[in-house]
Amino acid sequence: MSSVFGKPRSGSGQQSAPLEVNLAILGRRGAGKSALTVKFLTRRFISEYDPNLEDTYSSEETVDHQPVHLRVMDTADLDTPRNCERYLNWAHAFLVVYSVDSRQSFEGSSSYLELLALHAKETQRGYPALLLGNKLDMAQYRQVTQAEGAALAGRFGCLFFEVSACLDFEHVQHVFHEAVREARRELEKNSLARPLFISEERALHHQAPLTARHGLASCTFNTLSTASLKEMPTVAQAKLVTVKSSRAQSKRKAPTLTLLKGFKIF
Ligand SMILES: Nc1nc2c(ncn2[C@@H]2O[C@H](COP(=O)(O)OP(=O)(O)OP(=O)(O)O)[C@@H](O)[C@H]2O)c(=O)[nH]1
Repeated sequence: MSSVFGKPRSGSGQQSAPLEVNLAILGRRGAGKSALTVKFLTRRFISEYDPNLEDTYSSEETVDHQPVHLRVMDTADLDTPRNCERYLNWAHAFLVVYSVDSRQSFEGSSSYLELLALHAKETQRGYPALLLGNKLDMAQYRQVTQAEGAALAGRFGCLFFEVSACLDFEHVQHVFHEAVREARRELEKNSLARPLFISEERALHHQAPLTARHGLASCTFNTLSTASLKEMPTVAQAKLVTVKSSRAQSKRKAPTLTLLKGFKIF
């Protein structure tokens, strides 16, 4: 059986289109969302970013020998989740980031996980989330133990990692690739289940979007969330920066990262 995720058809000798995965990075300000995103895309740690910019980047990845066109939205909520539909209706998977040296950011990550759980309940779909305790290099200033991170992840049934945007690239890459795997599993599940939902999808189009409000955040979400309704968010003040990736990566056929706005690479 040919897979929805683009295994070449036998005899064709050609690879089919890459799997498209949208990944949103969520978390309180200062948790290290931008630093992790940039580390993943460029292998570099860049210490200062404009906290008010929200960017979407794209990168051609290979995960488990499969080409993946990955889009990463580095979100910039203020102190609580806001206007969440821009990522809730777009992303296939979420990285929820806190900083191990900040209890406040840990509490923030819990709000995001609750938000995702609520959205999943409302839309009756799975939204894979990975919980990341960032700034592991600052472990001597820990305010959140590893056990607390693992317990929170366990409560929401998500994977948990402790990472550092300024330590090794491979660990950060592993986490992003795990998110792709989770998204792929969910997409595959939805695709296999699809025929069962045809009539429900039609019904959904006639319904007004449900609006949910809850104590965590002034968020509205739209329950029209089938894959076909996922759209690229508007990229405000987008400025296209094309960055050649490292020499190691340049052996690949498509060595160019396309970065939309946000930080300068030297
Ligand atoms: N030591 C250390 N510092 C980090 C790490 N990741 C990020 N930082 C620093 O933490 C600060 C905040 O990082 P950002 O990546 O801007 O955090 P953010 O979550 O994107 O924050 P906003 O842009 O405000 O939403 C910056 O000064 C980073 O240099 C890390 O792994 N270790």
